[in-house]
Amino acid sequence: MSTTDEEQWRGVAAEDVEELDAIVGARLQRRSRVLLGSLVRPRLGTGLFALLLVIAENALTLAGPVLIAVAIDTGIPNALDGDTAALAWCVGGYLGSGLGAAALRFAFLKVSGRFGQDVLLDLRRRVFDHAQRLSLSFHEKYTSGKVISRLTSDIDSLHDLLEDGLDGLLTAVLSVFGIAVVLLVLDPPLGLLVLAGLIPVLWVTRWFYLRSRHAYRGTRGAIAKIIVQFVETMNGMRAVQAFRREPRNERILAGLNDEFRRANKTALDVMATFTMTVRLVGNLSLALVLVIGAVRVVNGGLELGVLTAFMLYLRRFYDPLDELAMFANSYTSAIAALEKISGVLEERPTVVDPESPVALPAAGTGRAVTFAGVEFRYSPAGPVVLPEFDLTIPAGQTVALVGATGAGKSTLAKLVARFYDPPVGTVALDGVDLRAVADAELRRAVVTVTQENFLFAGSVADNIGLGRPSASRAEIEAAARAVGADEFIRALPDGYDTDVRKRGGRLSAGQRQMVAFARAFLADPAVLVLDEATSSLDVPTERAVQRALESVLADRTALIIAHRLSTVLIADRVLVVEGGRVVEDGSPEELIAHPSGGRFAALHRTWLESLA
Ligand SMILES: Nc1ncnc2c1ncn2[C@@H]1O[C@H](COP(=O)(O)OP(=O)(O)OP(=O)(O)O)[C@@H](O)[C@H]1O
Repeated sequence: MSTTDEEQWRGVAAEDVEELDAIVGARLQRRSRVLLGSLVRPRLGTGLFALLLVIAENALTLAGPVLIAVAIDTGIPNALDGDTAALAWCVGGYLGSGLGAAALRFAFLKVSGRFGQDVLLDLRRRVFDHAQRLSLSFHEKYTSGKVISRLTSDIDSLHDLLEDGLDGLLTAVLSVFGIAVVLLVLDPPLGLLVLAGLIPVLWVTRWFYLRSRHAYRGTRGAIAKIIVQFVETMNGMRAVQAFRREPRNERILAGLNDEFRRANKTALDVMATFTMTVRLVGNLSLALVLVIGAVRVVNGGLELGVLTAFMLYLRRFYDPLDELAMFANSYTSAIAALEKISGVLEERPTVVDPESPVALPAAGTGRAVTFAGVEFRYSPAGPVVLPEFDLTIPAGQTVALVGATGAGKSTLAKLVARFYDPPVGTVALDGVDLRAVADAELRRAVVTVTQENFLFAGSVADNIGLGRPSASRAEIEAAARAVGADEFIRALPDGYDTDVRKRGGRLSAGQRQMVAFARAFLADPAVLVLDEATSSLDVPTERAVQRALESVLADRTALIIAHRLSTVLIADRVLVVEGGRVVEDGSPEELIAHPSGGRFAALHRTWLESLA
């Protein structure tokens, strides 16, 4: 298979493809089975023990009708003659096997339940850990809704397979084989007649499997889309309500619900046809056995007890075949879910931790940042964002990046923090290519404060403490004081222990930014990147933060992206970026004094005018 072919299915590439070609379909199925195997193998012992228990349970259950046959044909006639021993044995045996079977079922449910839970927990942990490690570029195209549907509904369908489906399959296979053997031993001609009924059943089972596979892939796809829609609506609730998107979202959800209903209808139709055929064959063969058996009993060719046993066994012979459908049902559904989960697990981070990292030299006052011949685009087919970028920022310098929206400023910041690797050229810290720096060291050396300022549920102190997990409470409070956040934090209901609630929803945007500053200050990085970090602050707070910033930035390298010129003016050097290139480079004073009036000088003039 060529590389281009592989691009069609590797990772999550084929996830939304409705009609897969046969080779790709087979590849994905194999990938799902390999994943299933890797989950089951470490727990094979527990699985085999569960299998033993269910075999023993079936063997005991199987004894029931034989004991009834013996009771009718031998026990009762003997008892009529005064010898009750055989009947007592039969009744005792029946009771004993019933109790034994119940105890074995109890043990089986416990063991198989543990097996299923272990598999699911392992899978959930694997998907979660892996999703966390995948690079930002993956999460930008693969929405959080999709990851959530992998972690919830897809894992649930594996749960259904392990909890009910597998039990159904084992019980069905064991009963069918066990009963077939007993029937053939009890009365070969009648036994063969019953077995003949299996031919149409096996044929319709195969038909069911092939048809339902496609249908279940459809239902999994549809449910995933519904979850994505839910998650996105809930995440963007404020925008949804502000822009009155509710009716549109309702229409979208109605469409998705419809898609789900159609996919489910196909699955249910196939299931109904299957169940009907199995029942039909079951009832027909029951009637046939009753007629033939009755004639033979009348003619003296068959004992009544044997015919009764046949009748009892036949019920148990066809009923579990329904379970086969349940198994095929949950198996196809789980394989479709595993296909998607294994796709996520197959994705590789595009930004990888080096195998043999190079240690950064001891930090002095910040670290030098260099871009050498960097060419960057977000995806191989996307537009070039940085055509050819060269820049050296000496250690300790505070650089402000200014430029129009979409010029590439944030992209430069993301490259310094190594959220992406440039396909061409290098970004280096103190001369060490970022690709060679261990992730943990890089995260200590470079800290970014952005406009989003994501806060985790927990206290204000916890959120600041994220900057340096080993920090004491006193250090956390000192960091807040340094950026001027101490006052508002103390005014909160529980001060530093106030719960910020989901995403810091209890704090204002400006307060969240102050917490983020304190967090970055506590982390004490050699390189600090501020991407629109002061944009939510009001003017007095911004002034206060700026004063704090000047001391915070003093002994480190800083990259500031700001639209407000007041923030830019504290920089040692200003770079005006346009179309991914630096078009002006100098100190704020130099650029303002540009003899022929450069872009920054123009920006500065407009700003002064706006203040007037
Ligand atoms: N994740 C992404 N995937 C694809 N393209 C992107 C992505 N992020 C940014 N871009 C594109 O890269 C270009 C530069 O974006 P960037 O965010 O660096 O601009 P910026 O100068 O920071 O703009 P702003 O001042 O509005 O924040 C834009 O054309 C943008 O559309």
